[in-house]
Parts: sequence; structure tokens; C-alpha cells
Amino acid sequence: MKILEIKNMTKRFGGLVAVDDLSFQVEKGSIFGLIGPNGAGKTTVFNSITRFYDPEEGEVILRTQDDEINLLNYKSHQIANFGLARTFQNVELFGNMSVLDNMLVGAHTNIKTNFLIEGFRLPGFRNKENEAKEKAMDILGFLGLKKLANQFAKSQPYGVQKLLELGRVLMTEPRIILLDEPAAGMNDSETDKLSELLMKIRDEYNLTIFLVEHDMGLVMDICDEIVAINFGKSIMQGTPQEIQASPEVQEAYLGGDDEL
Ligand SMILES: Nc1ncnc2c1ncn2[C@@H]1O[C@H](COP(=O)(O)OP(=O)(O)OP(=O)(O)O)[C@@H](O)[C@H]1O
Repeated sequence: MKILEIKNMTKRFGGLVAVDDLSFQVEKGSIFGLIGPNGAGKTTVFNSITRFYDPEEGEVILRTQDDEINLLNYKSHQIANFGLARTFQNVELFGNMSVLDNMLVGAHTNIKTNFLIEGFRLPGFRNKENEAKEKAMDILGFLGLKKLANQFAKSQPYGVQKLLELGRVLMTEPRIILLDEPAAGMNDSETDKLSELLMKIRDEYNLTIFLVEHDMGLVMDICDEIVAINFGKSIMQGTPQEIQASPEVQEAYLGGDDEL
């Protein structure tokens, strides 16, 4: 099943067509990569899917077993309710809060109580809070961060902060996670660990991963399928092998800073 389908998306900035009639599909349960040279339109696609931008044309269909939702009919804050969660290129944590409390912020969208229960901290709320804490500790354990639960987020090294951001996303029980350059700023061994972890997350949490990434090693290692774009248009969608063998994709990278 195609969990996510981008249909004829166009996004313009004034006279510049950043995304140009772009279509591609993401298979449920896959790790899917969006690649392209600098300025190809990757971030714009990402921001359009997650509704930070308003594309002028097209559809973004999120499919569940029994429903099809066009995300373009909703605002960015509503998207998480449909099971789509994202991370940002720069780590966005609450530095002065503990690692655990940062995780609990991620749970907020999933704690559904009424204002009486929440406002007066009645038992229903405490139960939900305890459940959320337990879940947070489980995820921290999965990420190897349990021991750091009570430490300040800001005193953690960059690699740990990136993992914590992933953990916070998992708290929302997403169907699909969109990762904006998850390996940015990581060294080779951190990137290798991240590759393994992303595959483990996909399997353990039974979700789909959509990533934009400059690190071709990571993309080629872990993606089941990739769409390569340039000038906002699709060059091709295929397996890592097909993408690497494509003269059109190689041509797009020639002369750029990025290497395929
Ligand atoms: N907010 C904006 N206003 C005007 N032009 C923009 C804006 N955001 C992006 N662009 C332009 O749209 C095009 C696509 O940019 P985008 O950032 O999506 O590319 P990218 O593939 O993510 O690039 P990079 O790999 O360098 O991050 C570029 O020409 C860029 O200058």
C-alpha cells in the first residue's frame, strides 16, 4: 500500500518554481529517501508535505487502511493527529528541561483528557501521565538513553540530542516519520549507528520513514526506494541501485557540491 502519495505538487516563490509538477509515492513500511543536488527543492517538498508551506497546486495523500486524507486541506498543527511526525534540520529541543520531560512534550498530542481531569489533576490525568512516563522510559531504553533521563537536554552531546529528537517523535505514535537531514553534523561512526537505529525503529515501531539526506552513504545503505529530483522535478524513482546507475541522476549531480 502507498502510505503517502504526492500528486502534481507545484510550489512557487514569486517567479521561481521551487517544486514543479512533482509526483511520487512512498510504500508503507519502507525507508524512503528524497535526494537531489543543492537547491533542487528537497526542503520545499518536505515543508509542503508537513504544511509549513502552502503549495499552489497538487495533493498530498496520506492513506490508512480505511481512509485517504489530503493533507493540503489541513494546517500544520493538525498533521500530527493523522500520524505524520517530523524532525527538523537543526535540533529543536527544550534545553532547560530534562531528557525525560522533552519526551513528555512529545506525548502531549496523544494525551487526550478533558480539561476538568487535566486542570484539577484528577486520577485520570495522573494515570495518563504515568503511562506516558512509562512509554517515554521504554523509548529512551530502546534508544540507549535511559540513564540520561533526568539530565538537562542542553548538556547532552549533539548526537544524543538528535536521538532525543527522534525519541520525542516516537512518543506521538506516528505512522510515518519525516526526517530532515538526520545525519547532518554527525561523524562517520555516528552515521553508521544512526543507519542501524533507523532500520531498527522501522521494524520495532512498524512505521514508514521518509528522509531527506545529503549523506549518500546512509541513503544508499538503508533506503528501499529513492526519488531523485532536480529543479523541483522528478528525475526518477527507484531502488538505490537503479538510482546510482542512472545517467540522468549522475548528470544532475555533476558540477554540484554534492556527490552521488
Ligand atoms: N522561502 C523561500 N523564498 C524564496 N525562495 C526559496 C525559499 N525557500 C527555498 N527557495 C528557493 O527554492 C529553491 C529550492 O530550495 P530548497 O531549499 O527546497 O532546496 P534543497 O534541495 O532543500 O537545497 P539544499 O540541499 O541546499 O538544502 C532554491 O532555488 C531556493 O533558493
